[in-house]
Amino acid sequence: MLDNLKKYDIILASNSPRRKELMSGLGVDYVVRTLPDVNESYPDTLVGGEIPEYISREKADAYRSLMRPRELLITADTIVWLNGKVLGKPSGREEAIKMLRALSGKSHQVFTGVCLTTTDWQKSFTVASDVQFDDLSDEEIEYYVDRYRPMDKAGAYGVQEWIGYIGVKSISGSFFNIMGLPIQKLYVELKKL
Ligand SMILES: Cc1cn([C@H]2C[C@H](O)[C@@H](COP(=O)(O)OP(=O)(O)OP(=O)(O)O)O2)c(=O)[nH]c1=O
Repeated sequence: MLDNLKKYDIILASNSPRRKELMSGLGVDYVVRTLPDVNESYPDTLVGGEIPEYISREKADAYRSLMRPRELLITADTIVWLNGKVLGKPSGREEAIKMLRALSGKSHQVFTGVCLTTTDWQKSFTVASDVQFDDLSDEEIEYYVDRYRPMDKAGAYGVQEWIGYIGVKSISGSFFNIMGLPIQKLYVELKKL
């Protein structure tokens, strides 16, 4: 599959273990490179899915000077969007607890922006998933935060972890998008190249 990609050396520039896992499941040859530090700020005119799409392009631009001809770069960014506000990665235990209390009993959206870059062109897209959380008790929230330390995850949760098992009532859209990479949409976009 995806024989059209043989003309490219595919690079996933990401420090996220979930993105590596999902990319590996696609069955194409690729290498992982460390992403240089990226300033993840964005213009305050952006909303929802525009935000991670913008940041995915910023991540690509941070890596671009290292690129060679033939290389196809993949970068991505995930945010949780609750009541018109971004929940990024929590700064510590207290913020993680606060975020999960805010998500408890409500539905929110997860947006992942993906950017495909070569030395000649750049293309980006966003995928949205809706997630409905059941009511979470303080005991459940603290158990999860202390045991799983979700400080590396947008919105302070991993849908693929215990909190997703016990707390997520329903999802509309791609599960893998919530985990950090909309792999089905990425496959469709790669097929077009
Ligand atoms: C909402 C949610 C997020 N996440 C993860 C996916 C992303 O790795 C992380 C959001 O942070 P990002 O800034 O999107 O990515 P990152 O810093 O982990 O990796 P990169 O080097 O590519 O910039 O949250 C889950 O694993 N499960 C979930 O349910």
